[in-house]
Amino acid sequence: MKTPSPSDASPKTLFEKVWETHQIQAETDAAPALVYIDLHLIHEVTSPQAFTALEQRGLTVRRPDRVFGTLDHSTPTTPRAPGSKPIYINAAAKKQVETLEDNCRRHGIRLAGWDSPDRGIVHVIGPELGLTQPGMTIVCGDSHTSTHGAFGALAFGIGTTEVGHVLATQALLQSKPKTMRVTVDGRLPHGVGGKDLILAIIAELGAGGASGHVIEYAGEAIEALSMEERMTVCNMSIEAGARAGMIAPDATTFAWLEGRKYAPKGAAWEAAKQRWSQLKSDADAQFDAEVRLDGSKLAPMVTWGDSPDMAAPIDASVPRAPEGPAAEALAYMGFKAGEALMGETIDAVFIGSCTNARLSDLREAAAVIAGRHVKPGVRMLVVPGSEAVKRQAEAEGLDAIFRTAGADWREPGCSMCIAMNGDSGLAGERIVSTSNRNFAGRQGRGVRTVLASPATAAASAIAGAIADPRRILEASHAQ
Ligand SMILES: CC(C)[C@H](C(=O)O)[C@@H](O)C(=O)O
Ligand code: SF4
Repeated sequence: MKTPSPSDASPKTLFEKVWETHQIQAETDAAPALVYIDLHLIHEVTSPQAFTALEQRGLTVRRPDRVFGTLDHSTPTTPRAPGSKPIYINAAAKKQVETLEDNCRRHGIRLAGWDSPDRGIVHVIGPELGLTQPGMTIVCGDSHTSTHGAFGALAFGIGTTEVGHVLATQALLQSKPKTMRVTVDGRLPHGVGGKDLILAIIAELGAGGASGHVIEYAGEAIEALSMEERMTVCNMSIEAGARAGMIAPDATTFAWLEGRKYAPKGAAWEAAKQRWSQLKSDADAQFDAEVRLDGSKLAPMVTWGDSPDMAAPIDASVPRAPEGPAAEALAYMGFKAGEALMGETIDAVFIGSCTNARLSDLREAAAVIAGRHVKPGVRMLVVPGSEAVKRQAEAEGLDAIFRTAGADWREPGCSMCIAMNGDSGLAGERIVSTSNRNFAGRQGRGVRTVLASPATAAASAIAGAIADPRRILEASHAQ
């Protein structure tokens, strides 16, 4: 990777720095820019047709060493005996997985397959394995690729046709996005975390508010976030319409990455850190849009509708006089206009997904639920984001905490986030979910999804209704 030349003195944003070092050819009136891609992540849903297209044209994978695959969306999460075959929900799911296994074998691509200790949700394992690094361009046929921007990478989702282009050329035609800075001042109050913050940001921007832009998150509250929370924030950038989300790498980033499987080692690590330290927006850099929020005023957030921007503080009410989409959303969710969110009954809780299924998320939920019980009649599913998260969680006894509380502890995968693998709710059920999308039918036909943080989801499981985790956290603290 080239470093920007020091003679080019005009102030630049973090995004511009990464873009410029990867641009092979600038945008013209006739064509978008051509951008080099450092890392291409693939999963079973959006890659099969891309490989087929490649083979039909007699092409090979240009840089198999820059591609990495995993199995996540269509994989069952029910525990299986070591060495036994997974039981898929249907023939289509089985075929997707087997096709990816076959394509990776034939093209010499690394795959975190069924027997790999590295398998997991694509956006969980990329960072975890140190494949995701600051300053990289990263793509995946998946909208939540924005997650990797938490490390100061330019990471975005692409379509299946583009997956084929990147496999064939390791480059991508892309029009240059605009830039937006979201500055969050102050410190988040106790009991308010990264998930609450991003739900508040999306509610502020609107579902299409950042369309065509790459968001850079900055400010005191962002700097104070853990790496996992930064990933949660960047993960949901797409839900505000953004092309990507980015956070400048710092000591938190470096400490998190050091020693990971594919991270540079020894002298190469020191050199990388030097290089990565330049990856921040210059003081006078201009953004196309600027948004500012006070983080110290935030509360735990939950969604009340069928779009992630329909979110409100947990102690608020749903809209009093809804019209249009808000009225339709309330009807879908089974909420009456003006009702308080807290106390609304629920049927199930899902802790999982690339938004909130990392170790810290499971710890957060476990801290709330430890010594308590899931309300009788409520189902709770806890699905770790990766094999590594599962191992670590089990090593510290989190699985036992969840099981004792009455929750179901599962194998890693996307699971009920998208319900492609058979983990789904029933029509009319209301589910508090730590995932990122509450679209109608996302977790099963007619299912009503309430997005929330792991702490809020756990508190709600205990209450059998939407509940404020701060009350439990305070009570535990006082004991
Ligand atoms: C299946 C996949 C293409 C999809 C995405 O692009 O994001 C999924 O991961 C999702 O979260 O909706
Ligand atoms: S966990 Fe959900 S959001 Fe993330 S990649 Fe899987 S389906 Fe998409």
